[in-house]
Amino acid sequence: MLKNFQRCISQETFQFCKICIVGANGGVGRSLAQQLKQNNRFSEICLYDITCTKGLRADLSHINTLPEVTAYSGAENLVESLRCCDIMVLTGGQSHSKGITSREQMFEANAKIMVKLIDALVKANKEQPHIHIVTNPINSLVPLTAELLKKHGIYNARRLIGCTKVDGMRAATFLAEHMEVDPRYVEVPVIGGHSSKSIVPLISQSQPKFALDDETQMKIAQRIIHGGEEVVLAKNHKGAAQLSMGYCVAQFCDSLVRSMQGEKNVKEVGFIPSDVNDVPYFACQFELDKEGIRGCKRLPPMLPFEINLYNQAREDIRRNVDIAMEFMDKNKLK
Ligand SMILES: NC(=O)C1=CN([C@@H]2O[C@H](COP(=O)(O)OP(=O)(O)OC[C@H]3O[C@@H](n4cnc5c(N)ncnc54)[C@H](O)[C@@H]3O)[C@@H](O)[C@H]2O)C=CC1
Ligand SMILES: O=C([O-])CC(=O)C(=O)O
Repeated sequence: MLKNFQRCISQETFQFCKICIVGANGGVGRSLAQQLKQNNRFSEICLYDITCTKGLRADLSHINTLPEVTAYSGAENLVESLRCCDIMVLTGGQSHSKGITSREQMFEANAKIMVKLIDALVKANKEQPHIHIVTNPINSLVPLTAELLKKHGIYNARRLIGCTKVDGMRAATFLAEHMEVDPRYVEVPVIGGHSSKSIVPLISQSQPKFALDDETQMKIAQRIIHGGEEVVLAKNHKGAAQLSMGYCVAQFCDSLVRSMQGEKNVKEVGFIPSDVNDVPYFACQFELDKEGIRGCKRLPPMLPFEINLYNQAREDIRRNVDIAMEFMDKNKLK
């Protein structure tokens, strides 16, 4: 850490915030790390991967911004990498590759990684840091993480969020493209989860509102729901969204650090433990404060075809939560 930090940045109030990227060498992890290095609100960006992260650290550390970049690798160094971290982002593990054609197929491999990760996190920290899960399948890995943290007695539901921001980002992009307007000024709520049966885009509730018939809205909604597959197909099944993903996770982490450092009225979206309806986890909009999630926005009104998607999503999420509970039972983790 710089000895003369305060003197160097006397115009700014510097606060410590360590963020650890688990899976930093992957496509999402690298893109995320590069963007976080440009965010001077972070004091340390810790790169962890099962493979060597020294090269990535050396490369990023030449960028003349404030965050210090540290590097760890190998199972034996996981605990040390997570020590005193304020935010842990999981981007590592199984991704789209030969033979893996759906997010759900990634569950077994990534659930095993999650068990080891939470064990290490608990050894390294007395309290649960903010946990942001990007690794798929979100709908099962978030409930699994909650159960593992409960077992260790350090569960804080306000600090556990699965990443669904990309669905809202795609929704704004695709709707703006259709309307031929600037995507930066379009917002579309996307609720539910992050699987093809649980992504629920609510184009009828976009800001600004556009006069579109139901058929057109349904067509754009389908493109949003299958946005991930659009990238996988274009990459010939050799990978999924990585650069756009790094961008939107970096934006999410910026919201998190701003709220942790005292900024008010920070709004975000994600798959969270929620009581907005009868399923225990749901993606919705919420406010963040210093401690984490502060409360969810009530679900917006929906058109009949959106209600059908919403009902399908609740059913799918219930099944995905059950998969996590069955994993806990099967592996005697309770
Ligand atoms: N929630 C969302 O909206 C999105 C989620 N994803 C998910 O993010 C994950 C990562 O995707 P990519 O970066 O494209 O994958 P990738 O295959 O490029 O990278 C995965 C990285 O994880 C590392 N890794 C493997 N086992 C590990 C372990 N035990 N501990 C630490 N690191 C480990 C690998 O060495 C590799 O560097 C996938 O599960 C993917 O489905 C991707 C895009 C969108
Ligand atoms: O399917 C994947 O691995 C990536 C993903 O979730 C997305 O792009 O929405």
